[in-house]
Amino acid sequence: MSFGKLVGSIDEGTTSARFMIFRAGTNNVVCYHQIPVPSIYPQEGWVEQDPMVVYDLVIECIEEAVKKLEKLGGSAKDIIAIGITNQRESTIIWDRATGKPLHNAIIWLDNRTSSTVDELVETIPNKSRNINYLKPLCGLPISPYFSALKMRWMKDHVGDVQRAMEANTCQVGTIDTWLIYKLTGGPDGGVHYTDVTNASRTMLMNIETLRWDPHLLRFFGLPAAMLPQIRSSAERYGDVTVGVLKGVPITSCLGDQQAALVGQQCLSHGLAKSTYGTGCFLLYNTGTSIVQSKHGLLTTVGYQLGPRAPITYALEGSVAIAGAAINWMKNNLELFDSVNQVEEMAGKVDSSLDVYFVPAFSGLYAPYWNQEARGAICGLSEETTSEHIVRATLEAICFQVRDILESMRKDCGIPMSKLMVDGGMTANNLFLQIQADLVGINVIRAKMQETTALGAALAAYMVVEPSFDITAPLVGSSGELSIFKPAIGNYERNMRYKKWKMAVERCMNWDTSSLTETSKLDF
Ligand SMILES: Nc1ncnc2c1ncn2[C@@H]1O[C@H](COP(=O)(O)OP(=O)(O)O)[C@@H](O)[C@H]1O
Ligand SMILES: O=P(O)(O)OC[C@H](O)CO
Repeated sequence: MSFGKLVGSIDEGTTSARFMIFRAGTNNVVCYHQIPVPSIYPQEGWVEQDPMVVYDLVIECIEEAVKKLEKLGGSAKDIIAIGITNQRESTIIWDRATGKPLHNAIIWLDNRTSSTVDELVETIPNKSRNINYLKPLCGLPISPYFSALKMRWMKDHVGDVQRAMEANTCQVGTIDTWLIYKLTGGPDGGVHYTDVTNASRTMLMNIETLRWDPHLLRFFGLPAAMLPQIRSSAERYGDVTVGVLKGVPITSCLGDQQAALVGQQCLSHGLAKSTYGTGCFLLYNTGTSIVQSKHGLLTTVGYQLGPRAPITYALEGSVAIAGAAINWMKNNLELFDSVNQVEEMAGKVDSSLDVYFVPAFSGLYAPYWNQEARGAICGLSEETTSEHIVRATLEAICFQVRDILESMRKDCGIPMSKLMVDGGMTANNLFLQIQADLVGINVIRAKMQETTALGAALAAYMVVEPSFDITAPLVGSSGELSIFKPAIGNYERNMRYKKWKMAVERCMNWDTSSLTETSKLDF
């Protein structure tokens, strides 16, 4: 059977890697393969992944997906291009000559650089000393979340990295950069590129010039020579040199949240989407304007679909812990065996019985940016059951989205009238109903939830097929839009939100590592 032209998409998320094969220019998935990616937790708050394992799993996903394609009667020869989309900020450094990693990937969620943040903030001149000091240049607050902090930590704490940075014998990048480098040959001619969306998450790129910024590099004490070239999100970066896709061009690269913006076709000013994976990320397209938030949101590059295409910016609300809280309840609390049981379990009770769970495992991101916050479950009573706690966890993710919508409303002046959603967690209908109840607007689930992979595939296709109009309605839609409407009143919604804010208040500045000085223990 012939499927016609096909486009592949590597989606390297925090929890799993996948390779999806689409009919070119449609949202029709022919087949895919997905494998969980193991994280390593060397110390409390540290999260790493092995770069070689990440690469090997991506290759395995490609090989297995192509086997499935062949079973269906298709052929790898029909794949005319591939795109790459990835968990952002996670940072890998490797030896330029051998291509061998000098350290594990430090994952975006990792909190080890809290003290690096404090030390760097201390170097800021007194009158402007705060985490937003660099925001006018890069759109981001100084936080352990971003790549520059991870690079600086490796420079300060890993001898091999420090020597390699000083001798200019290393290359650094985010996951996209690593995969493009490895797939195009690694030390044997592999290219060293990133795209504007991923670069905009490092804290080293100037959001106006779209170049590595000398002031930012100086602030973080990092050398420019180790950084990749910044390219657009849709162009030919190179051809795959290994495995079943040998010879296929790599023609798109976007951070996963930006790819979802493209996959949801939020391609004009005012459109927004929220993706619920390991974390949750709401991006609002601000067109060609750079909007600086006054309420804790990030300014980021949305996409640049071609080297000569205009830059589209976005305001982003980032929530560190969304699906990660579900995984935590499964793995650490052992409340259920499979995430598919969550909906049934939370549905056994009709409320959380006033339990509020703030999953601030690694601090709180938007709009609080409090790296010392830690998690808490408030409002426990004798009546509380595991079902109430599971339901409170779903609610926690929804309250964090309300926090972001409140900031968006204040920054942009217009309240959002609907919320377009996608990502792994949106398979859960009850969760989306709770989301609609707690934000008071319609929540609309995309026809297919793999919009991240879709966005990269559409961007990749437009490079090899210039007549393809990425803004036109997509053909081949296999699913239906689902609309979840608010079913509770404003009074109840606002009362519950108020209690959420009270719970958040109790979690702030909890990290007690600063109590080590004995003087602070005098009562
Ligand atoms: N039915 C469900 N209910 C609640 N959470 C779910 C459900 N299915 C998946 N998840 C959560 O969604 C996350 C996976 O989503 P995905 O978009 O694949 O993430 P990532 O891109 O970060 O790897 C996991 O954290 C998982 O616990
Ligand atoms: O793994 P995800 O899909 O939650 O995405 C992670 C983000 O890119 C982190 O910024």
